[in-house]
Amino acid sequence: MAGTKALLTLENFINGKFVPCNSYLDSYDPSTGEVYCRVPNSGKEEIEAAVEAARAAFPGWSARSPQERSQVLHRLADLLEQSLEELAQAESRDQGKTITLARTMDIPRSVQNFRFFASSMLHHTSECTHMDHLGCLHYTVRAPVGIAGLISPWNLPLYLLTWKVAPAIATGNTVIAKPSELTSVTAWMMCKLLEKAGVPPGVVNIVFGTGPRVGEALVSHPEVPLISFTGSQPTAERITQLSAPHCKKLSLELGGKNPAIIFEDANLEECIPTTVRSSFANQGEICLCTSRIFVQKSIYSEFLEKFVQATRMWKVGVPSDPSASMGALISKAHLEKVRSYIKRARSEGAQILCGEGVDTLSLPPRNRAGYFMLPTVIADIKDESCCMKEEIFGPVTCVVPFESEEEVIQRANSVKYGLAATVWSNNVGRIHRVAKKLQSGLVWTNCWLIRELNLPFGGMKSSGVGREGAKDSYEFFTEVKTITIKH
Ligand SMILES: NC(=O)c1ccc[n+]([C@@H]2O[C@H](COP(=O)([O-])OP(=O)(O)OC[C@H]3O[C@@H](n4cnc5c(N)ncnc54)[C@H](O)[C@@H]3O)[C@@H](O)[C@H]2O)c1
Ligand SMILES: N/C(=C/C=C\C=O)C(=O)O
Repeated sequence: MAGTKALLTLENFINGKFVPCNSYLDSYDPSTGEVYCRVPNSGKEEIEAAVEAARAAFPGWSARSPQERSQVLHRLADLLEQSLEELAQAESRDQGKTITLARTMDIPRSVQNFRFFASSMLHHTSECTHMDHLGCLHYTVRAPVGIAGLISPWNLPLYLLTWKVAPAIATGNTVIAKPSELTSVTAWMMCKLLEKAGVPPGVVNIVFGTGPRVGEALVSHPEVPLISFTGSQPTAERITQLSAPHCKKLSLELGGKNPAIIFEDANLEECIPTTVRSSFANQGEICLCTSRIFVQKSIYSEFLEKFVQATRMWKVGVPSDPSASMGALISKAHLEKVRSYIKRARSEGAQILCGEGVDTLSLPPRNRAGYFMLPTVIADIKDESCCMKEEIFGPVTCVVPFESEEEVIQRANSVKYGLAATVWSNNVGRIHRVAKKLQSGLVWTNCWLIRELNLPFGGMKSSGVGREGAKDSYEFFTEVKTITIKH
């Protein structure tokens, strides 16, 4: 444990109050490799206190009208928006992402999450049927489930936490959220706004700490009937095991090995900058990032030359530098994991065309212990390589040629993941045909990361179970009942 002077020290937020913890974890600034924050190392005791608070708050909160809850979410959105710059600075320092990305994506989307569900939750309809011959009418009603357990990852900390908190409380649940121990600061900052927004004590409880210690206490608690999880597949397997005895409702948003498929008629002037962004945005630490690029053979050489040139323009810099395109990776361990894939590719005879081990990265002296690496492009790699099969979750992408539509669909689908894909072509018939055949929960064509929050978001195969979005989150965070009236 680093010396505790001058370190930002977080506290759990339980029953509307900040509560100190008797043990803490060091949290690092990814851009310097230095400890700068202390995160509560919570356990069962803190989860019990949070369950008690959430249980007590549930009757009152669930009894509020959707309109009353909607107003609270709108006020919280307003308060987050008023703190946008402060939150963006904090997110950038905590996660290593650039200040520009935090300002333009992470925090604005966090605001939008509350605004979106504040509105969408008012417009759902129920179902009704008639059996006149029996004098019966049947209709459905929905009610909040109870205490929602929410577990979120370190790559888009506030963005993904609020994507769960907003629908959970909009539908009348109370929540116990556990952000990643690597990036806990903006969740803690949000807690400071809850009372002013009108969120009653106990409705939102945030307990910080590690997955195995406090995360598992939350997942296995008998009074938490549902878990919304975003993270890695191995963790999802563990959560599934722990929750199984309680038959808990699970939403699992997991990893991806997302292909970009670039046909010879693609508009390269649009495709290349967008595919650089889809490969390296947020240091490649977005579950939707492109990590396999399939290029039709006739344009492969032209694409490769232009893509490498554009990748070398993707500036790695200190996160606080507004001109930086990419900041630092989340941790030393993750940086080494990403680097190990590049070493493996090199040992398999693949070509590292730019980035790690090829180009030079220059950083100010205070950042040389930070977790930085250059965006890296790999070619001449086999589909069977781990770099083409496993999620790397870093600034590394592989570029390989293909000949036919049938071939590329089979190869794109030949991984255990099925989260996202991009398809580039001007042939509308081909776009529709290929998109329908791809084993992905999301397919962007001639674009990337244009998010429609109304429609289902999530993956198939090992990329997860369930979906999130207007209707999907509403249905996940409520239980439906069918009532029959005999008149
Ligand atoms: N599909 C999506 O929307 C999406 C979004 C972001 C990240 N991800 C995936 O998340 C992964 C990276 O995030 P990560 O490293 O934080 O994932 P992770 O699974 O290590 O951790 C995610 C969260 O789970 C907690 N956790 C870890 N072990 C746990 C356990 N045994 N019980 C309960 N909770 C536990 C962590 O503390 C963290 O809060 C990547 O695979 C990425 O693809 C998916
Ligand atoms: N759930 C979402 C995830 C996005 C990126 C994950 O890394 C979303 O955009 O709603």
